[in-house]
Amino acid sequence: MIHAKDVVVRFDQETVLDNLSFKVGQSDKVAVKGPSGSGKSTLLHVLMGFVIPESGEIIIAGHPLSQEHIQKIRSQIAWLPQELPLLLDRVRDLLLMPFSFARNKHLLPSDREVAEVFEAFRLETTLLNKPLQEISGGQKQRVALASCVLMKRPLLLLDEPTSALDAVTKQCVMDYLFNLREVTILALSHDQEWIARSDGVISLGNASHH
Ligand SMILES: Nc1ncnc2c1ncn2[C@@H]1O[C@H](COP(=O)(O)OP(=O)(O)OP(=O)(O)O)[C@@H](O)[C@H]1O
Repeated sequence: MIHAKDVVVRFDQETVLDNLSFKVGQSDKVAVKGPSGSGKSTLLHVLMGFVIPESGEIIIAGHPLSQEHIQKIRSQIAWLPQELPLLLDRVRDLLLMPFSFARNKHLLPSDREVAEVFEAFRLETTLLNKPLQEISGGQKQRVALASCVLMKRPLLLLDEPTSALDAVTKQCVMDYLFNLREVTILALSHDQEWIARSDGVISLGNASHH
């Protein structure tokens, strides 16, 4: 699903990804770990096409990562960013945000699909009408994750999907995500249980500074 070879990313003089190579197979659940500042979020930004590496090759879902193919690649991905949007009114607006874009309108989930994912993530559907400011960080994280899942894309790129969750809730979310048979997941995580359950781990070390 993802092939990365000798990827180098530098910001000014700082080498953030230093000849990074890895493979993520179809349906694999792979964790990316590493200390703060080791380039984990940068790696996701590269895969989304937001940051262009200085050198190296990346193939995602059979397409070389390049300007020419980026839309095709993005159409295969659901992305959970680290910073969730703040300026939305209701919880429902966060959940349905990806479907507000014209090209995703046809993917709008049914009430039943929403209810199923909410139940799996231990969220009440009554939450949908609440102002977004009034729910907890853990609830917001699960709503954003539910949104990703409901896009039914083959590749999920998740930035710290369980960082705000308590042990019980985390277990439910993990059970659901790790059982998505057809879905490939690349998740940044510091969580030992998430890492232990993953099929593979990409370790980012401290980048060398030049
Ligand atoms: N757009 C940018 N311009 C300049 N430097 C950047 C940019 N994005 C990231 N960096 C730098 O790259 C390094 C890696 O950042 P990144 O956010 O990828 O780390 P991380 O491993 O995700 O960290 P954390 O676990 O704290 O989120 C940091 O030193 C950061 O300051």
